[in-house]
Amino acid sequence: MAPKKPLRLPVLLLPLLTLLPQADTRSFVVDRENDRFLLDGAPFRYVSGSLHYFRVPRVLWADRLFKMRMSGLNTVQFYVPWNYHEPEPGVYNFNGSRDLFAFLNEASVANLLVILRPGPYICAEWDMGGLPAWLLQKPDIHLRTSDPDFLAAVDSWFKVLLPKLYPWLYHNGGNIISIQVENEYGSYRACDLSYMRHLAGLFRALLGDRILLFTTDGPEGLKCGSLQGLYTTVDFGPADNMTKIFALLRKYEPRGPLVNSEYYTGWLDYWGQNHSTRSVLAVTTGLENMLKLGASVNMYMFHGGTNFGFWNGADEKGRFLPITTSYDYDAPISEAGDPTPKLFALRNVISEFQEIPLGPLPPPSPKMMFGPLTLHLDGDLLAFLDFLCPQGPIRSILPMSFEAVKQDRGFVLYRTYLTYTVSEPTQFWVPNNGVHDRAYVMVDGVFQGVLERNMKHQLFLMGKVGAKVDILLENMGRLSFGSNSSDFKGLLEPPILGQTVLTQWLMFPLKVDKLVKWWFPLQLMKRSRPQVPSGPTFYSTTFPILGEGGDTFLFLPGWTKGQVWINGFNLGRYWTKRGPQETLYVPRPLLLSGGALNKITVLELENVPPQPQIQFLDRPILNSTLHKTYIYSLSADTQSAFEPMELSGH
Ligand SMILES: CCCCNC(=S)N1C[C@H](O)[C@@H](O)[C@@H](O)[C@H]1CO
Repeated sequence: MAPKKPLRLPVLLLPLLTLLPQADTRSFVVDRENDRFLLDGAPFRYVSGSLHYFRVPRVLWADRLFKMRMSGLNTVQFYVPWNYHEPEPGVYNFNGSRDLFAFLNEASVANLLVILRPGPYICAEWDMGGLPAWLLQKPDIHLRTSDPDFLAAVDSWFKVLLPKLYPWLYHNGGNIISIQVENEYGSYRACDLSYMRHLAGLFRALLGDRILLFTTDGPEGLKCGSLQGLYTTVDFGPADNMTKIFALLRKYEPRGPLVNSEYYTGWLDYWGQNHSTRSVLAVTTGLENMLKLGASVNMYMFHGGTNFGFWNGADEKGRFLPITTSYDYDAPISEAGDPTPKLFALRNVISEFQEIPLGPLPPPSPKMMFGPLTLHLDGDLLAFLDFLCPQGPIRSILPMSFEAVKQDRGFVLYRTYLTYTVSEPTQFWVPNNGVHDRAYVMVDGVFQGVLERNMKHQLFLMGKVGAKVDILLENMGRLSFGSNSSDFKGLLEPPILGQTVLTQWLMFPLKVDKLVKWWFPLQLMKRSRPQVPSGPTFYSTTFPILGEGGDTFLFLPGWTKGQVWINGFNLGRYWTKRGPQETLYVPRPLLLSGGALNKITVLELENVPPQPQIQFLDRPILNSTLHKTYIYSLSADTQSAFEPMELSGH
């Protein structure tokens, strides 16, 4: 329920207020004398879990929050991704799955307090760490610093968001007990004190002086991430040395409760790397040791959810590593919302320290499996260009980035024409690793192969004068952590064919979601059937759900890589060929029942199996053993990469 309006009594009765149990003294403060929090004056320790509303369909928020409460948590922690709510400068969206206030209300209904982390940067393996891509329309902007252009955008965003949060603050009758400023700023190279001071001043000005503001950093980031006036907290996982890290924290907060704001219950996954897990024993032992110390703890993640659409972020560890669609995180509540053995083990630990709600956890939700379904070919992507880019292309001598053509995520088609005949297979490459992030190359509509950031830098092409060279550029998600420069997307350099720099480009920003949502249901006539069904091609089919049905996991055996929509909802990326995730979580509420036909659309970017079939399984595949080790080496001169040496078939 929204915060209660202040009690209004006839003036003669106002003295009665003094008899009430201090109705207006709702408070959440740090008690430095006794190294603890006080909630309404009583000692309080939070046992919290992270759940990101932007990774869970709104219809499932109540279910997930209830399970967190029944696990013994008294608080939920979540970020607010700026780019999820301000899609264009000055345009705000707090509706539907973006209704952050409905989520706050659901947390209140579940009897959970809230720790809110509005950034402006949030990391979180989310696209660009939550910062809007349109910031990069000023190419020389210095993100996360006191750069006036960056601060102007931050100020205008927070002047919209923070006043909306004010009524939700705990002392105003809401459930937000504390708010984090920035996110692990000490891990960022800029270390700009005036930036942090600006944020702290802005938060104080817009939220008042009673709300507890805090910072979170890894142990190595405390120096630059902490700030006078903001309560300092730390984050670390089960394998880290708690005693040493808390001793370091005490150098910044000699008194007050110890707080771990991100105790890692699992870890994130990257495409092409093995699935991450953290053992139940290690996670529960670490939690028990912290609770014994009287620390307040937030478990990151308690429920991870899914990176639907194109929202995943990426890391750079020697090379560009996009985060997978699943954000299961090996968390206590699985991606499908099911309690796991880790949850029950953690619940037992919590019950040693504080009362937990009586009653059972709900059982795992019903799962369904069916198929295989055969998809029919709708046509190759190029055949739908007029619908995908109704406003037509942008023309430029050199290729322009996604940001320059104002396309935030997904795809841009780059087109040019050969001005001379290339009669022999000739090296085609993009200097300076300039494909950000994957390029699907076609000549006169015929798929030639893929170029990939850090991984594959050259193809060999030929074609007659006037031949059309199409490059579908895929943005695989912007760097969300540790990036020392802005992660621009697209063809960042003009490609070179043999000795010729290719110029005169057409850029088509593609609105794929719109096409799938609005045009395909119109059953557009079948477009040109590609000579060989390879390269970016749309497939689809319809299917009814018999009976009640349940959650399910889409499996695309033998497909390579692409995007899936169900009933117009962008389910996310699949990359069966690379793994470790081989299924996509399909929440039951996305599916129509009662005999209505569900529509599934697949955009396969590379190659389909001989039989374009899909299956719905009753369990996920998130840890497929990677059969391939891609071995690439760049030769200094031509940046050519050897072909992938596939160590074994997959
Ligand atoms: C490999 C580098 C990952 C960087 N992220 C780290 S350390 N983390 C801290 C960060 O604050 C949080 O948002 C999450 O991103 C979390 C990992 O899940």
